[in-house]
Amino acid sequence: MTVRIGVIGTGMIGEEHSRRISQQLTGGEITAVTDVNQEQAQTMVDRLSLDAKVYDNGLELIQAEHVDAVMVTSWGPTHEEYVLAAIQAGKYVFCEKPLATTAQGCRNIIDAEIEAGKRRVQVGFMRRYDSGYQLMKEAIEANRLGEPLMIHAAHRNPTVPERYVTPMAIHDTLIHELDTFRWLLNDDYATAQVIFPRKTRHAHGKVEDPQIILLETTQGVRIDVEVFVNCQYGYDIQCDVVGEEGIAHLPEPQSLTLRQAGQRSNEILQDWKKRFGEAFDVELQAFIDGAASDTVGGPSSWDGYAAAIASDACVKAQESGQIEKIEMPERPAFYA
Ligand SMILES: NC(=O)c1ccc[n+]([C@@H]2O[C@H](COP(=O)([O-])OP(=O)(O)OC[C@H]3O[C@@H](n4cnc5c(N)ncnc54)[C@H](O)[C@@H]3O)[C@@H](O)[C@H]2O)c1
Ligand SMILES: O[C@H]1[C@H](O)[C@@H](O)[C@H](O)[C@@H](O)[C@H]1O
Repeated sequence: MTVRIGVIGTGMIGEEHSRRISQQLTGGEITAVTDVNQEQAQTMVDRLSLDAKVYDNGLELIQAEHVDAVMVTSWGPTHEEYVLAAIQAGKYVFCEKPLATTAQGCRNIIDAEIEAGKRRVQVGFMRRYDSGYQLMKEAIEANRLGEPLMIHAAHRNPTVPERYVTPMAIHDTLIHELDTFRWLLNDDYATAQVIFPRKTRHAHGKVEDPQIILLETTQGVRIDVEVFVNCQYGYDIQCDVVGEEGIAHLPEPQSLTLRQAGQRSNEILQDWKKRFGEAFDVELQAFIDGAASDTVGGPSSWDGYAAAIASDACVKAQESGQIEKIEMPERPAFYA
């Protein structure tokens, strides 16, 4: 069965994902698209030569008969409404991160999914599909490091646009780490604190940059993450898990070492498109295959919710300057 997919939001990642579904992956077809900027939606249809109808809005698209599954790639604050509508329509939905920009928004999704009685949602936490992070998880689970004690991490983007404001460093950027580390450690967070070093002159007025986020897990693992979204030099994701008997270092993306003109150099990637290209392929293929066999796996609404609870605490910590407590409710059996 070919899964007929409707895309809501045809910006950068909406187009990237639509391209991979229509040109690279198997079993899926883009049959409907929409964006608040309809001209852009039509441009994407033309550019990718899609046989897809452009809808006036996302809610109409979700109801369409020729849409079996929905992909939400619009701005974060719009996700909740579309995911809820897809659940109500009984359609599988791949939602880019964040599932919702607040924990309450994610809770509404969980409640709706439980009430509907079937898992419908896969959250776009693509790092779980990255081969480097998977190697780290295997090493931790095989106890090759001993018990994990600390994580040192960095999440750097070359620049961000004007609409990127201080809390987005948490719910748009750090959200990846918030999911990845609870998955890597099989643990949840207990506290969060945010520290603002001297501000870079490359940041615009509405974003404090860089930021250092300090987290503690329920098992006492201490985590520091540098979020630096105007670092200028590249898209750079770093992670070291320090255990009692060893350290796992996130592999650098493969790149040619060039010896030339008295220098030895390696390219540093400039965006998420290349850095996580293979992970995006695997996560979306899993979504399509799942929908084709009437199931869904991967990061669930619960994972989206858990990350959002920690994210809310970090945003609070940005404002308070204090160490904020993080309380995770018990995981419902539905998400076991
Ligand atoms: N997994 C990743 O590494 C990754 C990378 C990039 C973006 N994202 C996520 O994907 C989402 C989109 O990001 P982007 O970089 O493509 O942004 P973008 O601004 O390029 O695209 C977003 C699109 O959504 C459209 N839109 C906004 N509100 C809408 C609505 N109510 N209905 C329909 N369309 C609407 C906008 O017009 C725009 O075309 C965000 O949630 C972002 O966090 C994830
Ligand atoms: O939406 C993007 C995307 O999620 C990238 O992976 C992340 O590095 C950026 O900080 C974020 O703004």
